[in-house]
Amino acid sequence: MELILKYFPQLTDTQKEQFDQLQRLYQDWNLKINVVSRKDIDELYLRHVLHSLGIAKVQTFLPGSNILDVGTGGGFPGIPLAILYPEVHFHLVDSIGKKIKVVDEVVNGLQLENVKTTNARVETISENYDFIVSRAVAQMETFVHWVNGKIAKKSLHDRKNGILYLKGGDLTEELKVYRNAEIYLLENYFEEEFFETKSVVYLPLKYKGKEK
Ligand SMILES: C[S@@+](CC[C@H](N)C(=O)[O-])C[C@H]1O[C@@H](n2cnc3c(N)ncnc32)[C@H](O)[C@@H]1O
Repeated sequence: MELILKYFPQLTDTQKEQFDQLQRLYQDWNLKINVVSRKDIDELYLRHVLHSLGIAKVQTFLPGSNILDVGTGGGFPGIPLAILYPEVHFHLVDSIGKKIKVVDEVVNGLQLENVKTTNARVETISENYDFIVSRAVAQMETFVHWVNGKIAKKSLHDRKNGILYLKGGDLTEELKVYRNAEIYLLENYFEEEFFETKSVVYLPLKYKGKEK
């Protein structure tokens, strides 16, 4: 928990309490439905919470904006971001029902009112979003294909709407076809060794004319 305050010192009491509650909620739920590995539970704040918040170091989400988390699993990066941005709408989607069950329990436990969840493959979702976030779900080419047509026409932020993806390792090969992709190294924001190989990839996406 101190780790979160080290990099996000302006949290309100409610946010501090919500971040604090995550450890207990995930510990309890993980005993019933395994969504986070044993090692990762011990390092929840480093490997999951702070890692998810790396997206916030690259992009501040404005109140009223809409964010989709694809393949959220146990709620990452969506849950930590939803705590940090209570006035932003988050839609957390996963194709595995038991993972969404844990996410729903954590959302209820934290009384997060800005999170909606759906148990479905993302390809079946037909809403539009300002940004689409994700971690550890698919290669960029597959991912871009899945989220095609889900980007909102109007950009509320200075940056154009698009994907903010938490990636690890060397991305040269994976991103070579995306000349407009921007890579932000998380070691520039967080000093812990875990972040040495981690980055946030921003990829602007074009609106495809399917807005409702
Ligand atoms: C390795 S887990 C990552 C979970 C989480 N994002 C994290 O980083 O902790 C990948 C997740 O993506 C989900 N997933 C894979 N393909 C998907 C799709 N097309 N639509 C929705 N969820 C998908 C899987 O069910 C799984 O929960």
